[in-house]
This record gives sequence, C-alpha cells and structure tokens, in this order.
Amino acid sequence: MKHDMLPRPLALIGAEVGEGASDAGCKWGSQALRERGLAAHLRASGRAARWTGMVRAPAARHSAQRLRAVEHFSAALAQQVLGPARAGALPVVVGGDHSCAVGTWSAVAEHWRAQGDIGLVWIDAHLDAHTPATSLSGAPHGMPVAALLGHGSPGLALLQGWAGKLKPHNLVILGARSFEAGEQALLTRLGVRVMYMEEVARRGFGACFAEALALVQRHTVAWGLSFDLDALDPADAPGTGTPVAAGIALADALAALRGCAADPACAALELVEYNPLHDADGRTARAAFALLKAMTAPQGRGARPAPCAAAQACAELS
Ligand SMILES: NC(=[NH2+])NCCC[C@H](N)C(=O)O
Ligand SMILES: [Mn+2]
Repeated sequence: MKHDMLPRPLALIGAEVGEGASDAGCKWGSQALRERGLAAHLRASGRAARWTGMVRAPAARHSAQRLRAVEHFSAALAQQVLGPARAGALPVVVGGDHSCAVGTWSAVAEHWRAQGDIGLVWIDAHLDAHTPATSLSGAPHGMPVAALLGHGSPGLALLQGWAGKLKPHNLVILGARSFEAGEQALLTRLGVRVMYMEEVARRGFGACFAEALALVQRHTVAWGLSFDLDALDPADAPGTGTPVAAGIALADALAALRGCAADPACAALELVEYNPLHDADGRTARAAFALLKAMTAPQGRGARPAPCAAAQACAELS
C-alpha cells in the first residue's frame, strides 16, 4: 500500500443525547460503547481510531424543554463534527438518540457546501420525518429527517444558518416499518425514495443497499450513512428504545456494509439509538461494534482504500 493511500483515521464522537427520545436511556449509549473499548476494537482492523469528543445534551425535565435541549445540543455536536472533517479524518458519530443526526449531517453539509450537495443513506425502522406539527409523540428523535430536508423546527432546520442540508433526491431511507401518516406524507410530497422493510425483505438488504448507495452518490460530492440500531431485527439488537419486529438481520447488514467507508467520497458515519439499559446480555453492543468494524474495514469488495486527505492531520489524530 502506498503511503498516500492510508485509510483516514476515525474520529469517534459521542452524542450523549436521550432528550430526543421517549426512553432517554440511549443518552448513555456512547459512553457505554466507549468504556467497552470501541476505539481499540476498530483499531484492530488497522485504522487509527480515537475519541475526539463527547457532547452532552442539557437535561430537560419537561417535554416542552426537550426540543430546545436538542437544538442546543445539535449546534454543539455540529462543531465537534466539523473539526475532524476539516482535518481530513472520518467522523464517526455514536449515539445517543437519532436527533443527533441533525448536528452530524448539518456539519457534513456545511463542510462540503462550496463543492456541492451531500447524499445520505438512512437505515432505520422509522421514517423520523415528523415536524412538531405532525408528531404524535412530540419526540425530537422522530424529526431529524424533516429538519435536514428543511422542514419543522427552525432551530433544527436552520442549523449553521441555512436550511435544506439534504435535497430530497439525495436521500434514501431503508428498512422502514413503523411510521405515522404525517411524516410519510411529507416524504411522498418531496419525492424521497423509501425502501420499506417489505421491499428489503423481498429483494434482500444487499441489493437494496447497493441501489441506495448508487442513488445517493449520483448527484453529490460526498455521502454518508446513518444507521439506527432499531433497523435491525430485535433478536439481534434488543438494546434500543423503540424496537420494531421483523427487521434486518445483522448478518445481512454486516455483509452488505463491509468496507463501505473505504470510498473516499464517504464523508461520515453515524450509529445511533444504542440503549445500554435494554441490553442485558451485551448483544446489542456487540452488534454495534461489528457494524462499525464492517463499515470501516480498510477495503470492501472491490473498493479502493481511501486516500488520506491531510497526512499531517492524520498523524495528529492517530
Ligand atoms: N429514531 C427513532 N427511534 N425514532 C422513533 C420515532 C417513533 C415515532 N414515529 C415518533 O415520532 O415518536
Ligand atoms: Mn431513527
């Protein structure tokens, strides 16, 4: 391997937020995975990896405060993602509830804005495309997709001072099987491609992910992957706050995602909704470790190793 083709170092960022969820236990998810040795686990496949930040959301007792807490947190998280992105590392955001996606992908969109649009593959049992007006639960983790598309709370949609971080045709949602009419109507109106679980089961996760990846790469300069652990079948990942039956098999996800982040155009990764309070036997933590290890494996099937954008920055981060 040539030196200028070293894989980018991984910058792990803990998103300590549970205020977005009805069950706040995932606030402690990133800390739990960190203490279990996630960084060392990822280094075992030959990449530099270290935690570069832990961002904690302010506590919110009443439901009215939760959206404010998430807005405040999202701005802080975005700053923690921008740093490593600018330094040429690969940001890997570890949740935390899925509301953290607003901070993660707003930062990535901001970073690439001068060059072009970003794409996103969103793997989830839910659509997470509510606005405060359509949400039945009022939970902000059901809203990040709408916010990234420029809808809903201005405090989320206008992060970094501009709205529309994602264009609808650069987003694909994969594995959805639990959603409400209001959020589905927004996505249908905007023309977002949703591969519902029925389609994933029929065609296979591998075929769906390959198509999703091609779609988000088509009109973009960079793309990312946001993986909600509740997309997996609860038998493989019971440790989430909102599990839904009949999900994606972990083995299928591991096979399809292997090496995906070796693409130089992969801008960031996100793994969310790990709830250690519901993971008595550690099964879900092991699934999280395996997923991130597969995604960040130095080489995928036929994928080229990613060049290191800034050798100096890589050395500093490793
Ligand atoms: N990221 C998640 N786990 N989202 C679950 C959202 C559930 C439901 N649709 C709601 O809005 O309350
Ligand atoms: Mn989600």
